[in-house]
Amino acid sequence: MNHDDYNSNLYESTKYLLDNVKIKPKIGIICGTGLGFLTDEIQEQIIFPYQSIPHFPVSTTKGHLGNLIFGYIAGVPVMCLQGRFHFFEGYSPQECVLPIRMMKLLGITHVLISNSAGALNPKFQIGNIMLIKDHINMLGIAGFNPLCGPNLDSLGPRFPCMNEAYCTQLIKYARKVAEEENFSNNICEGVYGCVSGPNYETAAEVKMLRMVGIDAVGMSTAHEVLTAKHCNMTVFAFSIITNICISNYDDKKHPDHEVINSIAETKKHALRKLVTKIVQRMDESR
Ligand SMILES: O=P(O)(O)O[C@H]1O[C@H](CO)[C@@H](O)[C@H]1O
Ligand SMILES: Nc1nc2[nH]cnc2c(=O)[nH]1
Repeated sequence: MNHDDYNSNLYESTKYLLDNVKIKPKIGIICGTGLGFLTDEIQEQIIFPYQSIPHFPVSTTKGHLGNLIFGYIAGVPVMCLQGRFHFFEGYSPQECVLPIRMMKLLGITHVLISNSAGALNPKFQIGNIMLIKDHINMLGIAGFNPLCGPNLDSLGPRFPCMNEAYCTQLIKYARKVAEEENFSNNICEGVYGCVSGPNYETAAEVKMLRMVGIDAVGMSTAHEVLTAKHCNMTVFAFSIITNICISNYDDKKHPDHEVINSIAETKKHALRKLVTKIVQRMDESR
């Protein structure tokens, strides 16, 4: 898609929402694989199936329900993507991040991004919640970066900084919440690695990703964070650890999307609590 078409689609999709919903969201949320239940926290829901929004992509991945939901979490107006778009689905990085740019145009200042990821760090266990402190964007390094192409000057600078991409204060606050709510045993912190997928990693790739400093790997999030930071939004992100990546040739286990899709549900209580508290905190800090 050329730059002008992309831009006019972005503004038309946003206008459609502005014309059809009265809530003015302040916080944007993205639900990763198996995390659609986070929308249970949203009161007074107004639901737009993705196919009802002009120019909006559709979710094709199991565990991504494909609804854009407006409403309130603990009284704070939010916009939530119940499912995201991935590069492996055939979308360009720019298409994957269209909703982030719409969030900015709708007045959103903070985003909360979630995903399911495989553990590379040997200390991590299935069901852990990894607070993301940084990322290594393998897709971006390979040239698939949503900020490539003519810069959208009205949204942000040509050369944005990424040295504090993930808000350290919100990470600290998430640890406090976990302490207070008795799930700090499930919390870890680390670097997320984004690959294109859709295949899971070979044993040699697992070793390489671990060696470069990635703690958990998935196929999303980094391009969303780059785009959110490009337009000066504050980011908090976490991974639910759904599987242990396999680097031993004798290990006959294998990652399975059905299983991956079911893991977040087992930490539903903690995750819903975390999201509610972070949304409240984001609202207070605006
Ligand atoms: O990153 P999310 O959307 O949570 O999904 C993760 O889970 C899927 C693989 O099972 C991939 O899409 C990977 O990126
Ligand atoms: N690339 C990748 N994505 C995932 N998403 C959930 N688990 C995994 C994994 O092991 N590898």
